[in-house]
Amino acid sequence: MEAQLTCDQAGNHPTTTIENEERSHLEEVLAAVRASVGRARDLAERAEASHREAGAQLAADRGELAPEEAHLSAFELNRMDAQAALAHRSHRRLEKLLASPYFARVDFAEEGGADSEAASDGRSLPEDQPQATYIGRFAFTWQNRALVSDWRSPVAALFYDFECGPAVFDAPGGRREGTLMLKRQIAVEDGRLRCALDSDSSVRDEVLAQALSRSSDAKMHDIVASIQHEQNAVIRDEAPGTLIIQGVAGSGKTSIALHRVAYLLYRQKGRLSSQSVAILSPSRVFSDYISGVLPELGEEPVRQWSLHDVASLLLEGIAKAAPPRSFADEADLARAERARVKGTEEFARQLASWLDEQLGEKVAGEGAPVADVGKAPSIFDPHDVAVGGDVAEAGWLAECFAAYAPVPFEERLDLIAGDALELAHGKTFGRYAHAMPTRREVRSRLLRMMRAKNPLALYRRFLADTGQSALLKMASKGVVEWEDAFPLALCAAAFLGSDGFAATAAVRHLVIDEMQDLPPVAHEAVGRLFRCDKTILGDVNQLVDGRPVAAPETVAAHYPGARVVHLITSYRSTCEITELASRVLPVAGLVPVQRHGEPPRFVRCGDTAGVLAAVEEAAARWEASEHRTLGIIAKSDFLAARYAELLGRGRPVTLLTDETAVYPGGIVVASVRLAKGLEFDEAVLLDVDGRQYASEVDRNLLYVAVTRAMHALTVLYRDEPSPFLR
Ligand SMILES: Nc1ncnc2c1ncn2[C@@H]1O[C@H](COP(=O)(O)OP(=O)(O)OP(=O)(O)O)[C@@H](O)[C@H]1O
Repeated sequence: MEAQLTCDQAGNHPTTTIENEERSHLEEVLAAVRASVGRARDLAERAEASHREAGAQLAADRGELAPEEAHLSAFELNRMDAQAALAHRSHRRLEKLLASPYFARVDFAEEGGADSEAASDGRSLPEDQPQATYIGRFAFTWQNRALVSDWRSPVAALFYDFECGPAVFDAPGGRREGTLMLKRQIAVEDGRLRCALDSDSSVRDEVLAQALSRSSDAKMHDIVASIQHEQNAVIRDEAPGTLIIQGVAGSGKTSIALHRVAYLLYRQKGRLSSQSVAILSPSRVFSDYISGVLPELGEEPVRQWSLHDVASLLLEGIAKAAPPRSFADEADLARAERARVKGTEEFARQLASWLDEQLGEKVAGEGAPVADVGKAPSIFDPHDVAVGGDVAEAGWLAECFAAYAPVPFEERLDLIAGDALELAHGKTFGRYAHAMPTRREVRSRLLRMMRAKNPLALYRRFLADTGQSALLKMASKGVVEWEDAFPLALCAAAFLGSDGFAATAAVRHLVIDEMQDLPPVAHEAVGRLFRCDKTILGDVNQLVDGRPVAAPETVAAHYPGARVVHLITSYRSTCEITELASRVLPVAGLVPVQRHGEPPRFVRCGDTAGVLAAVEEAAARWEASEHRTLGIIAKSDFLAARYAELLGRGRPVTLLTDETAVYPGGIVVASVRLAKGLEFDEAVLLDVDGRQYASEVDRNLLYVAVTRAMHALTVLYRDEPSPFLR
C-alpha cells in the first residue's frame, strides 16, 4: 500500500516549488496513461470479442472438422484466450497507474555522461546532466519514453540503497557509476498529488511511520514505497540455492518474501513463471491473507500449499496422511509423546543417516556410517535367480547392488535387471531369447529380495532397527499419523529418488513461510525432495507446537549451502506492545521502530461472564475507533471455538479454523496457532493467567499472541496474570 505521506505531517520542508514541479509532471504522465488506458481497454475488448467469436465458431463446426483441423482451431482458441488475458492484465495495470503512477523520483548523473538506462526515454543528454527517473509499481512507456520505471529495475535500486551523493547501480550493460543528485518521495492518491518531499532520513522515517500507522486490512499490502535498506538486500538477493530469513516478529519477513518472488519473477523471466513458484504457508486463512500482494505488484498469483498439501503430494500413491493436530489441543498423551519424539532433530538425523546407509551414500561427518562397497547393504538380501538359461548369482547381485549406490532402489533394481538380462543373453548366445523374462519381471523378482519392499515397510524397518517400533501407529487403514508423513516421504525418496516426485519437479522456487512450524524431519524431506532454489523464512521464537526453540542454523543444516540472514527490526507493533512482547520473551538485539500508541490494557475478569464483558467493552471501543480489524485470541482451538460461540450470541464474529479459506477482517476469534502470521489493528488476549500460560512452551505461544497487535492490545486474565506478564 502506498505510504500515506502528507506534507504537513512531515515537518517544515520547503515543499511548494517541489510540489508545483511535480504536479505539472504528474499531469503530463497521467495524460499519457489515460490515452494508454483507452487503447488498452479497446484492445482487451477486441481480444475478448475475437476469442468469443472463435469459440462460438469452433462449437458450431464441431463434428464437421477433421481431427487435425479441430486440433489447430483449439490451439488457436487457446492462443487467443492467452492474448485476451494479457490484454486485460495490461489494462488493469494501467488503471492502477491512473490512481498512482509512481512513488519516488531519483535524479542520477552518470560519470562521464549518460547513455544510461536512466536515459532510456530517448532524449539525448548533455554530459553530467542528471536524468530523472520516476519509480512505480510497473514500468510505463509512452511514445518511446520511459515515463515510469519498475521498482524492480536496476535503476530503482538507487532509491532503496543510496542517499544523495556517489552512487552506483548494475544495469544490464554493466555497472553505472555517478552521483545521485536528488531523491524524492512522492505520494499520489486517486490521481492527485498528495505530497512530494526531497528525501532525507527524517522524511524516510516519516514515510515509514505513516505506512505503519495505517489501519490493517483483510489482505496484506505491498510495501514498495517504504522498503528498508536491509529488506531490499534480501529482496534483491539473486544468488541461487537456499536463503533462510530469521526475523523477529513483525520484521516484514512475509512481505519481503513476496516482494522477493515478484523481483525474481521480473529478473528471471525466461526461467521462472508464476506456475513454477510455490509458497508453503501455515494455513489456508494465511494464504488468503497474503494472496493480494503479488497481484498488487502486477504478477499472477502463485500456487500456495499447506504443509499437509505438500505431504499429500509427496505421498501420492503411497499412503494418506492424517491432518495435523494442534499441540495445544492434544489430549492423547501417548500420541503427544510419539509426536514429540518424531519432532526432534535427533529423530530427523537418525532417519536421514540410516537411509543414507541403506542407500550406500557416503555420509559426511566424523564417525558417520559409510557403506562398505562390495558388501550388500542389509536392506537387500539376494539369492540366486534364474534369468533365461542363466543364473544370476546372489553374490553378483549383491555386488551390483552395492556398485550402483547411492542410486534409489527402484532405479537400482531396474539397472541390475537390465545387467542380468544382458549378461544372460551374452552367456547363452541368445539361445534362450524366447524364454527370456522381461526386464520388469526380473525387476519384480529382485524387489522380492528387498527386506523392505515399499516405503512404509522401509520406515518400519528403520524404527525396528533403532528400537522405536512403538512410535508407529496407523491413524486408520492406509492413513499414517501426521508426524509420520515426512519420515515416510523420506523413505519413499529412497525408492524413487528426488526426481520421482512429479509435484516437486515442477517447482523452480519454493518459499516456506513460518519455517519454525516444520519439524526437522519435514525440513529434511523438503530439502532432499525439492531440488529448486528456496526462500525460507520464520522466527524460531514463534513456536506453537511444543518443540524446543532451535537456532536458524539448525534449520539451515537441512539445506546444504544455505545462507542465513537475520532481521532484527520490528515494524508491526507500537513500542508499548513490543515492550510487553520483550517482557514475555526477551529477544536479543531486537530494535523496535519508534512508533508510540496507548499502553496495553490489563483487565482482571474473574469468571467467564467477566471475560465476555471485558471483550464486549474492547469491541465497543474498537468499533468507535478507525481501526478495521480486531483479533480475539485464545490459547487453543478448543477455547477459541468455545469463545466464538459465546461472543457470537452478542455480535457477529468469525471463528478462524483450519477450514477457513477467506480472511474476513472485522472481528475474528482465533487460537494462537491460527492467528500466527496474521496481524490485527487491535488484539484481545483471553485467559492470560497462570493456568493457561505457565510453561516455557506457553511462553512462546504468548509471545506470538502479543505480537499480532499493531496499535492496541488488551490482555484479559481471570485471577492472577500469567507469570510471563509480571
Ligand atoms: N518497510 C516496510 N514498510 C511498511 N510496512 C512494513 C515494512 N516492513 C514491514 N512492514 C509492515 O510490518 C508488518 C509486519 O510485516 P510481516 O507480516 O511481513 O512481518 P513478519 O516478520 O512476517 O511477521 P510475523 O513473523 O510476526 O508474522 C506488516 O504490516 C508490514 O506491512
